[in-house]
Amino acid sequence: MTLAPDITEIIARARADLRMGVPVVISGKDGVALVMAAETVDAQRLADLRALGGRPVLAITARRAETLKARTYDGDLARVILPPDAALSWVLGVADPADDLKTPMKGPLASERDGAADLHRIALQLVKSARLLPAALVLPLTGGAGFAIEHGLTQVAAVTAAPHLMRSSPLHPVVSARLPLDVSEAGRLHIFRPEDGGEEHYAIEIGQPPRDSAVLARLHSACFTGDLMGSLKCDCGPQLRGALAQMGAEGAGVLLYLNQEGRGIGLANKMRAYSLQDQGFDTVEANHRLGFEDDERDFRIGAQILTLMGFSAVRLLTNNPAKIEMMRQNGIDVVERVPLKLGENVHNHAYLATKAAKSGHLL
Ligand SMILES: Nc1nc2c(ncn2[C@@H]2O[C@H](COP(=O)(O)OP(=O)(O)OP(=O)(O)O)[C@@H](O)[C@H]2O)c(=O)[nH]1
Ligand SMILES: [Zn+2]
Repeated sequence: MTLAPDITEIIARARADLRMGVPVVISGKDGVALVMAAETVDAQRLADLRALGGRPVLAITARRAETLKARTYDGDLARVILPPDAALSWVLGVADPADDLKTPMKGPLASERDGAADLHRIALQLVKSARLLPAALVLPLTGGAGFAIEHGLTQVAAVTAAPHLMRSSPLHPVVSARLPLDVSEAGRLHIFRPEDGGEEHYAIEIGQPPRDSAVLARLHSACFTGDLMGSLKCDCGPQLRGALAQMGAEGAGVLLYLNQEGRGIGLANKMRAYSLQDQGFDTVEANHRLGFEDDERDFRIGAQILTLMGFSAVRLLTNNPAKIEMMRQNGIDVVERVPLKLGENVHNHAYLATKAAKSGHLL
């Protein structure tokens, strides 16, 4: 019998801690480090971190480092040395691009070159998966593992955590129930829950699509602004309703509603991206300035849900070739791409053009 949390559960705890501003400890083969999310650290905890001595760094992604002209010696990330007099506002200024144009000079920033960056990499993956800005304060500790126990902090073992942070958590069906919809009275909503304490994902099944032939399917990523508020900045609302309407008209289909808001960066970060777009950056540049990749979604989740529901082939409603590729790589045969061109307007025209030019979307 073991009542202790396993690595998935420890990661979930660490995520919750970081979101609240509580530090976590990451241990690896090269040592142990204290980690705080730049977005949620407060002045007191920053002072506490400094009081421990040593050489704290602010780990940022190579994307963010590029904007700030910080040297990247570790490939995908930079370890920016925390200047001795740097205040909390400096930490936030490096992490958050909101004021990049107003106060362009955050540097010059000096980056750490020596030593390993393994713990920093795990730290960044953790804060990203907590849907926070991808920037983490990291302080190597000399005290070792005892430090976490002494201060009651969550301790994550890097080697065991790494594979879990790289893959999406297994999902399990929780419940399904009849849900008559305006597009079809034969609707059914299925709920899927990940093992890692993350957000649940949903599937709307229309009619009774046979499992042995290709089902009309849509992988819809959550968009609070477009789906619910009628935002004109994207095409999500019309695509959601259009896909359901087509399934209703054909009498069968499955729409996955994946809770990967903002292409996987979360609503708060998507609003940060919108704010950058108001400063003149396009949707891809905005993600990069924030330190994210263009698209942080994990479409393996969609393939997993389809498989759990018994589907192995789809007619996929999409204009995004990456979705088709991901389905194929994860065991779902895409027998046909069904275009879904809806909802273009004066506000989202440039956004859709950027997706076509930079993300390979089909017109
Ligand atoms: N980061 C970010 N996310 C956005 C932005 N605009 C919309 N989104 C998100 O993008 C996702 C919508 O993508 P999808 O509707 O799946 O569209 P797609 O990947 O372009 O592919 P198809 O619609 O299938 O062609 C949702 O999660 C939105 O919240 C933006 O400017 N920045
Ligand atoms: Zn949208």
